[in-house]
Amino acid sequence: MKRALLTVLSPHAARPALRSQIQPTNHLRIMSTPTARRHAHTLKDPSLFKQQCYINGAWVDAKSGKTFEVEDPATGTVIGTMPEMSKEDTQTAIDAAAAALPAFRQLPGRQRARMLHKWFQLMMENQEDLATLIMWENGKAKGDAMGEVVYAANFFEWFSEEAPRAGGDTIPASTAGNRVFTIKQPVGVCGLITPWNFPAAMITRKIGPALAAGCTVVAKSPGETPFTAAALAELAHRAGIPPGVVNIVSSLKNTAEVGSALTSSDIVKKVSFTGSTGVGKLLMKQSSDSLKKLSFELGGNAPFIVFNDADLDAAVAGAIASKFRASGQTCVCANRLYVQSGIYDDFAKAFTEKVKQFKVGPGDQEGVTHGPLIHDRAVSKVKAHVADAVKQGGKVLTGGEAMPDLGANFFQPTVIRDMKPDMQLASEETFGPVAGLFSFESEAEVVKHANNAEVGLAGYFFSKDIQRCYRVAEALEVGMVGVNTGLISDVAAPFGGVKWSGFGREGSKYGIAEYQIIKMVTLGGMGGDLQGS
Ligand SMILES: NC(=O)c1ccc[n+]([C@@H]2O[C@H](COP(=O)([O-])OP(=O)(O)OC[C@H]3O[C@@H](n4cnc5c(N)ncnc54)[C@H](O)[C@@H]3O)[C@@H](O)[C@H]2O)c1
Ligand SMILES: O=CCCC(=O)O
Repeated sequence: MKRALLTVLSPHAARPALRSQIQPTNHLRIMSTPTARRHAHTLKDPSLFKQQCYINGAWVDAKSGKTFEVEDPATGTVIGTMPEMSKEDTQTAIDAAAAALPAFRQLPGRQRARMLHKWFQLMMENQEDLATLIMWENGKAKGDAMGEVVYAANFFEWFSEEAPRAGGDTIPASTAGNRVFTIKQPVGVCGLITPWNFPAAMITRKIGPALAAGCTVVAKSPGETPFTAAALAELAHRAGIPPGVVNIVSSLKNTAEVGSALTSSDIVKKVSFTGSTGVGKLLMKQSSDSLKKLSFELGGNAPFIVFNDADLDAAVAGAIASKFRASGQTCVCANRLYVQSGIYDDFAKAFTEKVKQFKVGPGDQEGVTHGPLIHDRAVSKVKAHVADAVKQGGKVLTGGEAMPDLGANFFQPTVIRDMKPDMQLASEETFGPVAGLFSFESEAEVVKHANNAEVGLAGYFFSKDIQRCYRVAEALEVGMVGVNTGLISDVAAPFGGVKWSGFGREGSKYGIAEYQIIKMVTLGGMGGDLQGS
């Protein structure tokens, strides 16, 4: 439906033409533009399309009245605008979260669980609309977007089940007469910062455990994909989450200012960030003065290893799933594909054949398997990695080019063989649809190459040798290993990295601990002989 409204103009013509119609100075004005209105009307529930921030249970604009435009990466057309929030606006949100904290933390876990469960149900009931918003602002194919909504909602369901079970321990004391126990308490107000590549799931993976633990939050939505976050806030409202417990602020140009308001605040006790390693390091420095509790889910550069003894079909399917999920724009995507020499040619052929079957296009078109990249900077990085590989002797088996006929942000799914360790792709996360195939001879050699990275998020390998499976899984310097599978993301499994991929774990039974403190209580003068009276 959305595509139909844009057929009046070609993707290239659409951008300047629509932009000249839309000179937004405030929220009301953009709501009256044809683009914003038509986008809203293609949702089953248009009231999920919010162009304001959610603070203290109310929909608000930036105090300055400033907004920024959000574009559909498939067409470059403006979807709508969001408030350009400032330090002052962020402080309002922090104050609201602080005011809501005392009552919210006192609620029984069971009651918080019910709210989270209601929020989960509302997400599932509105799955199609949320997927449409994700598709518009992120570009991913409709099927992927529908899958992301389920993945995202599952974090609320999971942590609704953890909330009532957040008990402490009873510990045998070393001193006679003492009794020791622990209680788990919410860390307090949390600042959450998330990227555009999973507009729903990266936020719910943080808000779910935070609320389960009894914390209140200020989440800064990604500048590229703020509408999904705003729709989630609307559903939080409908789920009966009390005002001030969940606050969402948006920014584009003011992002550093908003980030600094969260990291420098003495009220905010915890910052959880998902994004690039460079920004993670900056936020860690900024948080040092107030000694915050931190969780950082940062960049990856996943090795994907295929041994001679692997099941070839399974390895090809795993590589397709891992490398090309969301057009290569996930932090756990395979980045370096190491294939042992005995199986290299067969793997390269079978893998390339599968890649050639992809259908690239706007996410809502029938049969499209892969959408655009998020913006032109992402396309430039992909182009640079391909050019560098080709210059140094890499051979392109398929793809290798941008697809301007589809739009400025499309790039062909690409396979390059004869990759060398000193090529750019070997040491940098491509974050795009380019698979570079490296050849190797021995297990020891490939583990050395795999571990030769500053980051350590995910790693994958395929082998039928059970002893090798243990050896290599234990030797890889990463936080998550996929053995004979290319898909490891699961709400029940701990997600996180080592080295420059950060620290902390999300999802699973460990995720809630990131939002709790363990308080120990020692009771003296306990026990002793039974009293006669
Ligand atoms: N480990 C994980 O779980 C995980 C998940 C998704 C993405 N990532 C990583 O994220 C990167 C891609 O996302 P990106 O390019 O949007 O990352 P990014 O670091 O540029 O942005 C991530 C978030 O941080 C915000 N941000 C940027 N500069 C900031 C500042 N100075 N202060 C406060 N906030 C700031 C952005 O607005 C966005 O919301 C990749 O490196 C990818 O591997 C990691
Ligand atoms: O991009 C990073 C997150 C990916 C995932 O949760 O599977």
